[in-house]
Amino acid sequence: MEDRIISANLMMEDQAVELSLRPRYLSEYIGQGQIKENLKIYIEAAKMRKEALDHVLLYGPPGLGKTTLANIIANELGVNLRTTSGPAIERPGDLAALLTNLQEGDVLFIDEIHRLHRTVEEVLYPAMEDFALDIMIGKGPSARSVRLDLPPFTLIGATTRAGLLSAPLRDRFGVVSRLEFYSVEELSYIVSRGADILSIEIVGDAAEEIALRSRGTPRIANRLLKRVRDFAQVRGDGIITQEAAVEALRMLQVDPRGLDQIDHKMLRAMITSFRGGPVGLDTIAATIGEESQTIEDVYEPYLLQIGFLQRTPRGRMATPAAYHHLGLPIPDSM
Ligand SMILES: Nc1ncnc2c1ncn2[C@@H]1O[C@H](COP(=O)(O)OP(=O)(O)OP(=O)(O)O)[C@@H](O)[C@H]1O
Repeated sequence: MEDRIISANLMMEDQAVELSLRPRYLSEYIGQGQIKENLKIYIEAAKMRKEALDHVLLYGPPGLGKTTLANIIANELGVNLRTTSGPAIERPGDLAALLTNLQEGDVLFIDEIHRLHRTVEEVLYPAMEDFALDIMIGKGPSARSVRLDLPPFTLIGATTRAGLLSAPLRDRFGVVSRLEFYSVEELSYIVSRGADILSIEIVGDAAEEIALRSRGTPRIANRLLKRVRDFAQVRGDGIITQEAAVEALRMLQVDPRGLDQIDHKMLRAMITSFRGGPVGLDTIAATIGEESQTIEDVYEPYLLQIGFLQRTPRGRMATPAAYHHLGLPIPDSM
C-alpha cells in the first residue's frame, strides 16, 4: 500500500523536519494539558528527592507526540535518554546489555512496547520493580540464578494500544497517560510554530486550514505544512495564504476534515455495499487493500473521534455524520 499523506505513521520525508520541530522542553510542548501538569509535578518531585522518576507508560494513536514527550522528560530531568523499540530487542541478553549500560536516573525509552518478546518482558519485571537483573548461569541441574543490581532508572514505554500490554507489565508503570487528539486551535499553533522555525510565511487563516485537515495529529500537521509550502513556492510567491492552502490541499486530495480518497472509498463501500454496516474490520480491509491492523491503529481512531464511525460488537458502522459528509442520503432507519 502506498504511503498516504494523511498517515500518522512516520515517513522518510518527515524525519529531517521532525528533528528540527521537536519541542525540547515541557513549556514548548503544546496541548496535552493534564499530562503535562502531572509530569511537571512528578519530575519536580523526583529531582527534589534525587530519585529516578517512576516508570511512565504513554499510549495513544501514532504521531501524537509520545517520542517527543520521552525526549522532553529526559531533558527536564537532566539525564540521558536511550531509545529502542519492542521488536528491536530480540533476546533477553539484548535488554540486559541496554540495562547494564544505564547510568543512575537515566531514561530508557521503549517504543512499541507491546511488541516485546515474552522472554524479554520477563527480564523487565525485576528490572522495573527492584532495579535488578536475574541472570541464569550454567545449564541443567547445576544452573543457578544470580542477581545483579542495576542503577535506578526510568522506563518510558510507548504503545498505540495499552490493551495489548500484558497485565504484569502494565501494572509495573507508576504513571499511565493516554495522549489525546489535538484540538484545531492547538494544531494551528503547532503549524504556526513550525512555520516560524522553518522560516515559512503563513497567514493565520491558512494555519487553521491546515490544522482542520490534520486529523488531530501534529505529525500530519507538520507534513501538510511542508507540502503546502512547496505548492506556494512553485505556484505563487512562497507565502501561504488561505487560498493557497485550500488549493494545495485540494490538489493533495485531503478534504476539509482531513479525509483522503481511501477514507472516502472505505466509507462509501460501507454505505453502498453494506448498508452502513455493521461490517467486520477484515472485510473493510479487503475492500480498500489495507491491513486490518493498520486500519485499527492508524486510520480508524480519528474517524471514531470525529464520529464518522462507530464500533459495535458486530463490526464497524458508518454514522449519519459520515453520510452527510459524503453527501449521501441518510436512510430513514437511522
Ligand atoms: N505537543 C506537541 N507540540 C508541538 N509539536 C509536537 C507535539 N507533539 C508532537 N509534535 C510534533 O510531531 C512530531 C511527531 O511526534 P512524535 O514522533 O513524538 O510522535 P509519536 O507519538 O511518538 O509517534 P510514533 O509513536 O508514531 O513515533 C514531532 O517531531 C513534533 O515535531
